[in-house]
This record gives sequence, C-alpha cells and structure tokens, in this order.
Amino acid sequence: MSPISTTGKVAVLGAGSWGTAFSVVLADGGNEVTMWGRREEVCATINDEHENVEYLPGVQLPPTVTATHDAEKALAGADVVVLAVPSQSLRVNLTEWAPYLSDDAVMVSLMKGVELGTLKRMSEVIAEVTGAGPERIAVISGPNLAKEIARREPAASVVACEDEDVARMLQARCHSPAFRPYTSVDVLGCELGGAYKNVVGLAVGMAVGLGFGDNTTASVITRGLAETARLAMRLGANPLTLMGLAGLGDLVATCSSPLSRNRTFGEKLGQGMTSEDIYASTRQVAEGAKSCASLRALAEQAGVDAPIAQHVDDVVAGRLTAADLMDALLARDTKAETD
Ligand SMILES: NC(=O)c1ccc[n+]([C@@H]2O[C@H](COP(=O)([O-])OP(=O)(O)OC[C@H]3O[C@@H](n4cnc5c(N)ncnc54)[C@H](O)[C@@H]3O)[C@@H](O)[C@H]2O)c1
Ligand SMILES: O=P(O)(O)OC[C@H](O)CO
Repeated sequence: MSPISTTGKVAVLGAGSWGTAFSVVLADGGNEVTMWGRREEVCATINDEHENVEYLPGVQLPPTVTATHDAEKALAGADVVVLAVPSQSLRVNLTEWAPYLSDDAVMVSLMKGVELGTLKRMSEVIAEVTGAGPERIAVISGPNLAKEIARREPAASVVACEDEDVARMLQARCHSPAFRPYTSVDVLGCELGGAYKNVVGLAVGMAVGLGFGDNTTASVITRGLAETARLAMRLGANPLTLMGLAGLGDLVATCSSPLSRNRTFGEKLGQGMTSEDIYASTRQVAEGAKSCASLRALAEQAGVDAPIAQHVDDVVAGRLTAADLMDALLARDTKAETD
C-alpha cells in the first residue's frame, strides 16, 4: 500500500465557529487551508488579522489558513472539501458549489443535522447533489466544542467513511498534537449520534432552565442515549458507535457544557423564552431546534418510539412548555429499561 499523504490543500466551506476551529486542526496537521465564508468582511479579517472576530474572537489563526468569499477559488486544487454550514442550508449551498468540485475530491461533513422534509442525513444530501459514491463521502463527529478545539485543548473524534482507506487518509490529514481522530466505517451511526445529541442537549438545557439538578439531567442523558440507539440501530448503525465518541462522547460534552448552543437554547426555553425570541438573540446555529422535527419524523417512519424528540419538537414549536415536557416524559406508561 502506498504511504498515506498527510498534507495537501483543503477547502473548508463555512467560516462559522466549527469551520474555523477545524481549519486550525487541519493547519496544525500540516494542510494548507482555504476557507469559504458567506460574508466578505469575515474573510477579510481572517486574511488581514488572522482572526475570525465574530465566531472565534481571541483565537489566532495559523498563517496557512486563508479565506475567500469566492467558492471557485476556495475549491481550486483541493483534494479534500470540508462542509461546515448549517445543515438546513447544505443542499442549496452545495448545488451552487458543485460545478467547481473536482471529480475525485473527498467531501467531509462536519454538520450535525437531518434535513427537514426529506429526512436525509448530510452524507445522503451530499450524495444526491454531487452524485459522489460512498468512497468520496465522509463524516467527522465527536465531542468537539469549537472554542475548546480552537484553544487546542486535547480532544478526540471519529472520522467515518464506508471506504476505510479514505477514513485513514482523512485521519492522517487531521491528526494534530491536540486532536486525535479514530476511524470508523459507520457513517450512519456517527451522523445520527451527532444529530440526536443536539435534541437531547435541548431537553437537558430545558431541565437546567427549569432549575432541576443532576438526577434529572443524568436521567435525560441516559434515556436520550437509549432513544438514539433505538433509532440508529433500527436504521442499521453499529451499536458500538453509539457507545463511542460520536455517540456517548458527544452527548456528554453537549449536555454538560454551557458552551453548547443546543443546551443553551434549551435552557432559555426552560426559562420561558420562545424559540422566536431565542433565534432573534443569536446568529449561532442550534441544529437540534430544526432536527428535532426531522428526527421525530424519521423515528415515526421507522416505527421507533422517540418521546424525547417528539416532546422537544413540541416545545420548540410552541405547542408545549418545557415544564409540560418534563411532566409528559414522566407520565408515560411505565416499562422495562431495556425495552
Ligand atoms: N460549533 C461547534 O462547536 C460544532 C462542533 C461540531 C460540529 N458542529 C456542526 O457544524 C455545523 C456548523 O456549525 P457552526 O458551529 O460552525 O455554526 P455557526 O453558527 O458558528 O456558523 C455557521 C456559519 O454558516 C454560515 N451560514 C448561516 N446560514 C447560512 C446559509 N444559509 N448558507 C451558507 N452559510 C450560512 C454563517 O454565516 C456562519 O459562517 C453545524 O452542523 C454544527 O452542528 C459545530
Ligand atoms: O454548540 P453545539 O450544541 O452545537 O455543540 C457543538 C458540538 O457539536 C459539540 O461536539
């Protein structure tokens, strides 16, 4: 087998918190990184001051990270294309970018959501829009809060691709002194773990906002993992993926950290704010606030019981209050833990 290349040119499409933090990881791993940003002023500050002032203030970006508002320029010569826009906007963005993608570029989703309406995972949207086969589509997911990663605090993650050689190539490309990636071939398990933990994070945030303590949050986290595993396994995931970094690991990070936007969104709902008020108060994406509806529908389609996704969706949509959610979860018919 030929040696795995550890360096090259990577395009990172999306200059928000995670696109920027992951660019630091890639630069630390030896890659030359060109980010695409939606707003020219964000790109200009990245190029002139080596900082993304809006999304990661105070973090000095390596000189090998540059940014452009021109997707064609960002994609020129890139053999790895990293996608880091909000999940619900991927299809529209990728359709615009597709003409500039090289035929053999590997596309890596960093996104943790499920498309509304189609109920497709991000890898499925990528396949549909670009026509790429599974050997060109990968996912990176794990307990990776952007601010901590950008500060180079030690963390691990999962690089999943159905083609294990491609997963290994990407692993080598993003391995850095502070970031340890593990390979996997379970793309579906990683994606559902990443999307579901946001919904559970919303429920945990609601419990915190209502003033409940660690017994409540631990119960929601554990039952949230059971719900995630139930759906993911029904759809074909490896149960071990849900016990790993892209499942339990990410769930723990999101549900315990005040840095999590999903947990914070839930906390505000628990304090009585409406979703509209919360959306109006931040530019940052909380993927679970949209994906709760798609995961609920996906579970219904698969015939899987998903009370957390169902009730979180009702609270986000304003049909229930956060207090109603806790009452409703406890009032359900009792059953065996492992059912
Ligand atoms: N922030 C994290 O810690 C983190 C970690 C792992 C995974 N993720 C995932 O990465 C993805 C991106 O999240 P983020 O944290 O970078 O979000 P963010 O809110 O920090 O930034 C989103 C970026 O997308 C841009 N954007 C917003 N709407 C857009 C649209 N319609 N079209 C194109 N661009 C648009 C914004 O300008 C911004 O640059 C999400 O799926 C998230 O779940 C985030
Ligand atoms: O801030 P959140 O809630 O989007 O979570 C960020 C990451 O997904 C944590 O791994």
